[in-house]
Amino acid sequence: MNNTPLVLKMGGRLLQDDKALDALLAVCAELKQQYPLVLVHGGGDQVDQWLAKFGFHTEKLDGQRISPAEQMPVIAGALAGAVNAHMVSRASLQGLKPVGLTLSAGNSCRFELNTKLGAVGVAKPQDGTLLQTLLSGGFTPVFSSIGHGEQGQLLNVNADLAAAAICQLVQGQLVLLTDVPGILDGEGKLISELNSSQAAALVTQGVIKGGMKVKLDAALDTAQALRRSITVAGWQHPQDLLNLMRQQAVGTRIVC
Ligand SMILES: Nc1ncnc2c1ncn2[C@@H]1O[C@H](COP(=O)(O)OP(=O)(O)O)[C@@H](O)[C@H]1O
Ligand SMILES: CC(=O)N[C@@H](CCC(=O)OP(=O)(O)O)C(=O)O
Repeated sequence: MNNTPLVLKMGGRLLQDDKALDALLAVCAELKQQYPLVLVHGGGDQVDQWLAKFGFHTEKLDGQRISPAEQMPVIAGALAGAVNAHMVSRASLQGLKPVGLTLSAGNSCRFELNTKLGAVGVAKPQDGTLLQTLLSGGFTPVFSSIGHGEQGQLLNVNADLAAAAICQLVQGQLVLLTDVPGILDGEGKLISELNSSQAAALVTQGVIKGGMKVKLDAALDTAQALRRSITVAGWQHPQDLLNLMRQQAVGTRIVC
C-alpha cells in the first residue's frame, strides 16, 4: 500500500452517464487496494438543469458560476443532495464504502468569500482529522463542492478548486478527470506537459479558457503547494487511470 492518498476529481458530465461512471468507479476500486482514495465531484451541468427547472437564469464569469444567495438552496440541493447521493450509491455498488460529505464536514476546509460572484467561496485546507479517520477505517470520502461562510450561509465552490484544497489537506496526488483528454493546444492537440509560464502564455493567447482555466489554476496552486505534478486527463478511458498510476504518460501533466 502506498500511503500517499489519491484524490480524484470527476466532472459533472461523467455523472450523467452511469455506464461510464460505473466503469471508472470499478477502476477506483482497483486503485483503492493500492492508495487511500478520496473522490471530489462536480455537477455544473446538473446545477444548470436544476436552476432552469426552478426558473432561475444563471451565468458564469471566468469559468465560475455567479451564485446569488437565493439560488443556493437549489445549487446545494443539486450538488450536495442529488449528485452526491448518486455518487455515493454508484460507488457503493463497486464496494468502495463511500461516505458523502460537504467541504464543511469535520471542518475539513475553511472558506474565503469571492464576493464578486455572490455566494461563492474559495476553499482552503483546514482540519484533516475526519479524512484521516475515514481513510484509516477503509472508507472512501466523497466530497461535493459545497461549503459555508462565517455566518453559516451556504457557499458554492468550484469543484476543481475544492479538489485542490482537499488534495492539499491530505498531501495527496491529484488527478482532475474531465470530458476532454487533457489540455489542448491552439490546434486541438493534447499538450503532454505544461509549466506555469507556458500555461500563462496559452491563457493570454485565449487557448486555455473557461472551466479549463479554473482547472489549470487549481492544478498550478496544488503543484506549487505540494511540489508535485498534477494531471488533467479524460474519464472516457478508465484504463488510462491505471496506466497513469503506473507512471505512463496520460493527459496533461502540470508542473510548477
Ligand atoms: N485549452 C483547452 N483544452 C481543453 N479544453 C478546454 C480548453 N479551453 C477551454 N476548454 C473547455 O474546458 C472544458 C472542461 O472544463 P469544464 O467544462 O469545467 O469541465 P468539468 O465539468 O470536467 O470540470 C472542456 O470541455 C472545453 O470545452
Ligand atoms: C462556483 C462554481 O462555479 N461552482 C460550480 C460547482 C460545480 C462544478 O464545479 O462542477 P463541474 O466540475 O462539473 O464543472 C458550479 O456551480 O457549476
